[in-house]
Amino acid sequence: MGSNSKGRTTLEVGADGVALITIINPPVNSLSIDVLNSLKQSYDEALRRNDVKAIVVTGANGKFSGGFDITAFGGLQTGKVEKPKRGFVSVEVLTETVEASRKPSVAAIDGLALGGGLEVAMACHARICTPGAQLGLPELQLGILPGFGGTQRLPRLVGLSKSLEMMLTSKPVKGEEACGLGLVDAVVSPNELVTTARRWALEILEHRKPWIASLYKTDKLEPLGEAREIFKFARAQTKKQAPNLTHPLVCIDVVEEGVVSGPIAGLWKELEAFDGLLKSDTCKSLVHIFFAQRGTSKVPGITDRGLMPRQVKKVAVVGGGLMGSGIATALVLSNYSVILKEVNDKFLQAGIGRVKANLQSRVKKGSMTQEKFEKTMSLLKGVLDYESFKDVDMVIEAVIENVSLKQQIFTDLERSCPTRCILATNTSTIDLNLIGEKTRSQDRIIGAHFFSPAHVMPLLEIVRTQHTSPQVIVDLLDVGKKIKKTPVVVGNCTGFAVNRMFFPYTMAAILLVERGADIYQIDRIIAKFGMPMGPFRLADLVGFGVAVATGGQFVQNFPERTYKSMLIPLLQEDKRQGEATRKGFYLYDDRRKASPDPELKKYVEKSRSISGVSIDPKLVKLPERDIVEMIFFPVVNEACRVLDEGIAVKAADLDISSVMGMGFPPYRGGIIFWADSLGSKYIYSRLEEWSKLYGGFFKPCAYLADRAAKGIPLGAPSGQAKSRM
Ligand SMILES: C[C@H](O)CC(=O)SCCNC(=O)CCNC(=O)[C@H](O)C(C)(C)COP(=O)(O)OP(=O)(O)OC[C@H]1O[C@@H](n2cnc3c(N)ncnc32)[C@H](O)[C@@H]1OP(=O)(O)O
Repeated sequence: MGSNSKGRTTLEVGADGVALITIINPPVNSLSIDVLNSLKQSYDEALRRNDVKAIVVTGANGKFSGGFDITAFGGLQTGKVEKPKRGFVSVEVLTETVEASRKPSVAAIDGLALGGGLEVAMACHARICTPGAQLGLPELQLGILPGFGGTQRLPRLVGLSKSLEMMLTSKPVKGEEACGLGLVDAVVSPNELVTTARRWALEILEHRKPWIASLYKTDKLEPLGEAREIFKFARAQTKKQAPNLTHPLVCIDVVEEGVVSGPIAGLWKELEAFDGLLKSDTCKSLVHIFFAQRGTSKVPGITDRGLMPRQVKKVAVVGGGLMGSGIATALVLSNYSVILKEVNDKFLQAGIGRVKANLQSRVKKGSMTQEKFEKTMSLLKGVLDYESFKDVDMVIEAVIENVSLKQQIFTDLERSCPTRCILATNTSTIDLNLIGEKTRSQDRIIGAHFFSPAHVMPLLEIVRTQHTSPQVIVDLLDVGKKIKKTPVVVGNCTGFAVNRMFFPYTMAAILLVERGADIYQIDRIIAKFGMPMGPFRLADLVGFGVAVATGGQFVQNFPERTYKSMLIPLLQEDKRQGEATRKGFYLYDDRRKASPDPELKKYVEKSRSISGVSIDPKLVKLPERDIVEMIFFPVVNEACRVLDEGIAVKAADLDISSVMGMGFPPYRGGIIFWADSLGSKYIYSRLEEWSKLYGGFFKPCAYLADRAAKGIPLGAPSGQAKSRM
């Protein structure tokens, strides 16, 4: 194996006659082409050698394998990486060499056995794992399907229903559950793992343990009639839950082929489907999201300085409203000791009550035990003053968006907290320099912008100013990871990255409505595109109060590109504030189910006349694609400004922000990735055309114009980004 090879396997033969084959490819022992070739070589050697009676396969450093090497996907798609001949791994190595061998193989699984990793293990004649092992086939989350025989072997080991559930949800199972399902044969502690597996392999040879080829097992497969019902149900569920995706349906077809025509036919159909899906836009988008998500915590000039995060044990949250209590919930759930501060006992009890309710809902759903609930609640302490702030490591301020109030709080915090304490604010729009203006602690002031509900939404925008110290950023990145958020580091400006990118979203929709488009049709089309809901339903959910307050910041800061409309203020005048008041763009019943309101016409007509615009017959009958573009291209345009100003470090961070902050469909790769799939020239020309017809709101920015003129993708790194960091 050359020095440039990506990973390998080793072979060690013990005095017991068992060959131990170990997969080595840090950090997750992924199955690169080199590893797979080496696995075949190790097997060939073990089968050839007379001193080898049986084989154990394992992974180095407590991880079996994280699956096929995802970094190779790009090369395989473009043809830059030479593809092994079809069937090499699935048929030649796993079926004809490992499974058909006259020497038994046992997989010893610790840590991860995901995707191709589990597929290697399933080709062995038995599997032993540790209690903490995670076994699963998560390929669908990458837009592909299992391609090393997983669609055929998993159903034969655990039954159709469970195998479809595991593949369609991409969720792994842990050791004990895997054993209960029949996916593994025994669960042992990590230090007994390899010895147990060795013994097991010899016992198979001696016929004291069953010698099982998973591919030919039939006892777990449901009878054909029942199987057909299971497939029908799975297809119906999939179409309902993921109407824009075809690869889950392809996966069901492949599993069915194996049940109907036999496992070998199933294996070949799986290979053909895998090759097709690998080249799909969905796969390219989802793989981009996979790496983009892992890339957000790599911040040039910050995380490459060798700084270690300082230990944060005790965190104070100032403000127990919806955001503050959500943040406190996220923290206690990750074992941080939390002080919640409010201004009076009534607000404090309400805040604590919200944390309690957030946790209790987990108990009700069965995802938290009563004992764990009590232990978690005991980490929270309510206070009314700053007395106990003297030993906190971090404070997160989460009060209402009022500059002078925040300034006062930061002055108090500077006085009450230790000098090492990180001072974070959860503001979603206010300039951080303004918030810290009255302190001398600018270097430890940072934005920790959570999205509501804070204990559920996965994104954490970390906002830094020119003064924020790299150490404080590294500390918050670490806390973000520990509370299971995806942190994205952005620069300081009105609305930061997510709110700023999406501020034209509702405005574009209102512009269309004032010119004759239908509110409910827009929402339907945007939801069909893949957003969790359309702009009007979202405005109802957020509440018009918040929408107007944040909108005001944008009007003030970016007046030339704000579409001003009286539609929301007119609704507010009639006490329609959105879902909370049961009336907004929709009407809400007792169970908060939204239905269209014919009355809306009246408000639209009034706001149209105030804006002085008239119905444009073209916009009344706008095709779906045009509606999507007229709503999202202004978002792309703003995202380009955010990039140009250096608010975001890289385009992929905006892709993640759009997916995790706004629910942009991940299978479209995020806002910039999607835009690049359409082309900067096209987007520029459309915006230019609309800006002539409908005004400056659509005017393409200089970055977009430049990229379109040069034919450069919007996401390509730029040497000239004016960093705000
Ligand atoms: C033919 C086959 O059927 C096809 C396949 O097998 S497709 C692959 C199926 N496997 C997967 O989808 C698993 C993907 N990986 C994961 O879910 C998670 O990375 C994990 C659960 C393995 C580990 O999670 P965690 O400990 O949080 O670490 P995480 O930061 O995600 O990953 C650590 C590093 O390993 C890399 N990595 C993880 N899985 C990888 C894989 N399968 N291939 C290549 N690199 C991988 C990550 O990119 C990351 O790299 P970085 O440090 O340079 O950013």
